Formats: sequence, structure tokens, C-alpha cells
Amino acid sequence: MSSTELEQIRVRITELDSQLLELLAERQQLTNQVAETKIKNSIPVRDQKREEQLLIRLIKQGKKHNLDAQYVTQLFHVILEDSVLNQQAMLAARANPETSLSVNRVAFLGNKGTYSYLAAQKYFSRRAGELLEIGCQSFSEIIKKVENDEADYAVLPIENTSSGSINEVYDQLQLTHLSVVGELTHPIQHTLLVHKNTDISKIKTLYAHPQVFAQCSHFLAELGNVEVIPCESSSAAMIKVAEQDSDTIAAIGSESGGNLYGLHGIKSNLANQKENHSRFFVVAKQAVNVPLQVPAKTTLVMSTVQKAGALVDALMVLRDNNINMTKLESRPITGNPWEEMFYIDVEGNVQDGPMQNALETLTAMARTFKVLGCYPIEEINPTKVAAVSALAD
Ligand SMILES: C=C(O[C@@H]1C=C(C(=O)O)C=C[C@H]1O)C(=O)O
Repeated sequence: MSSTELEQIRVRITELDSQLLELLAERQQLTNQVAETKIKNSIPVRDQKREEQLLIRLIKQGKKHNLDAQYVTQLFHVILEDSVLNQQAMLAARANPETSLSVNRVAFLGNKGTYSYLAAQKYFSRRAGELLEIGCQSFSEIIKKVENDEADYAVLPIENTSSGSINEVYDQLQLTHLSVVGELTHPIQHTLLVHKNTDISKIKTLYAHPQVFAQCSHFLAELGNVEVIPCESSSAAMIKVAEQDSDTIAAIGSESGGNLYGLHGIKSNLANQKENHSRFFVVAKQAVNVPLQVPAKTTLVMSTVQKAGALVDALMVLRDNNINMTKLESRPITGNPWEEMFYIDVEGNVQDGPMQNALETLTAMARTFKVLGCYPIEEINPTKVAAVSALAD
């Protein structure tokens, strides 16, 4: 193929890509109109039947064009997720006009480039107003910023699929009056980041956050004799490497974060678990009102009376009200040895009838009880690929 032939084909591809973008923008406009209709007529945002039918039709249609079912499904999962999240954000903004700020001051751990920074960018990209990033050195500093009105929101990592719950954050939430107003999950893609081109075998010193070391323990064991230096954040680790002109040091963090400091990745996928995601809470001074049309979660925190089966009794209240629990975490109570605080995430809105029943009963039976927050579910999980492909056959 001559180079002019190649260029001509590329010109056509470029044209098609632009048309794809224009069509996606037009689709987004239409789904925003759908959201307006749903607001007017109190219709739920999510319609999984419609999503399933749409996917089945597209998979069948794709097959006629020789497009793989997996490919079509993945593509439309991204489109559907974006559509649902945008609609949810529209409804939430409409229900909480006081939260529409021209500037959102957001406190998070570390500096530009940390996973918390990337999560904050992702969360606020769907919301009105500019993002003003406030990097902090510790979780307690992040929370104080919001308590002292120096920030409007804090983004706090709460759990990770490979290293589990982040106890320090749970312990901070025990002590604050802030409310959880949102959640999001963000993929964590640990990459070995270097300043100078080098080879893994030359690396003698490695900088990262202790959570990151925990999540990459298998890779560290394979590396052998390397000095591991814990840093207060991934961005602190990146800065250490960027400041030194050495080919024997590296940091672990996200590749896009590392690029902000002039680092590049030489090995990716370092986490023990290949599916590595972190869940974050977004917290603020004021609780938000989640419209009943938006799928919601509620986080509760309680301590039970010292009696056999007290926790089981509390969980039975959820079962009796048909409330699905998605997470249960226990933490020691500061200053009260051997007593536990329970953090419970459930699906449902604090304004629902069954949830109100459950909250009333739990308040009466627990020693201490508090709703940490009610917020829209950000994990969309469109219909599973395999199920849809089977239906489309
Ligand atoms: C746009 C809608 O809202 C949601 C998003 C959909 C989409 O983007 O196609 C489909 C179903 C709903 O879960 C709709 O209800 O039509």
C-alpha cells in the first residue's frame, strides 16, 4: 500500500471518528431530555428492561456487521453508564439547588496524580462548577478542611478490592459530623514509574503509599532485594522519584498521575488482584436529598448493647424490612476497649417507607445509632455480557 493510499484511508477514519463523537453528543442530549421527562413525571432514572432490550438488539445488529458481541456490549456499557450517571447527577442537582456552586473546593489525599485526585476529577466532571483541588497530607487534615469551611467536599478512599477496608478513614468517620453525600469506584492500575529509562533489574529503591505496597505484595516478593520506602501519598512517592536523577529508583502509582511529574511506566498491572478497584466516599457538611427516582445507598453507623446476639438482632431488622445489606464493617471504639462500632451499607433511600421503619427500630434498640449519609449509587453494572449475549443468540 502506498503512503497516499494509507493517508486516504486515515482521512476517512478521522471523518468517521468525528461523526461517532457527534452522534454520541446527540445521544447525550436526548438522554438529558429523557431525564427532564422523568423529573416531570416522577419516573425512575434506571430502566433495566429497556437497557437489556437495547443491548440484545444491538448485539444482533452488530453480528450482521461482523462485530463481536463482547465488543458491542462493552462499548454500550460505557455509553449506558455515562447516560445513567449524567441523569442521576441532573436529578440530584435539581433536588439540591444549594449544592450548585460555581467552584467546588475539594480536599483529597496528596497532590495532583494520586488516585484520590483522579477520583475527585471523575466525580466532579459530571457536576456543575469548577473544581478547586485542595491536596492534604492526612485523612484528619482532609476532614478538618470541610469542618472548618475551607473545603466544600472531601474525597476519602474507603475500601479497596484487594487490601480491604481503609480503617483509618472509618475511624475518622466515627468522630465527625460530616455526611456522606456520594460514592464512586475508580479502577486502581498500579504501574512502576521511573524518571530515567531503566530496567526493573536495576531498581534498588521503591517509593509508594503503604496501601499500595500491601496491594502489590506479590510483585514486591518477586523483586527481591529492594528497599521499600513508605510515603504519605502516591504523589509524594512520584515527587521523590522526579526530584532525583537516578535510574535505580522508582515509584508505584497510576500512569496518568506519574505523567504529571514527568515519570513514565515500565511495568503495569502490579497489583495482586487483577481487578483492583477503590471505593471512595464524598463527604460534606450538609446531607443531601436523594430523589426517590435515583437508586440510593445509605450508610449507617451503630454500636450495639452488650448482649449475646445484639448484632444479629439488628441485622434481622434489615431483613424484616427487605433491605439489602451491601457491606458490614466493624471497628474498635476509640477509648472503649473491646467494644465495636458497626458500619453498615444498605441499598435504599432514607425517605423510603421500609427504610424509615428500619431506622426507627434500630434507633430504639442500638446503644448509639447514626445515619452517616444517603447518596446515589454510582456503580451502574449494566446487564451482564454473558446473559445478554445468550439472549441475543
Ligand atoms: C435514557 C434512558 O435512561 C436510562 C438510560 C438508557 C440509555 O441511555 O439508553 C436506557 C435506560 C435507562 O436506564 C431511558 O430511560 O430511555
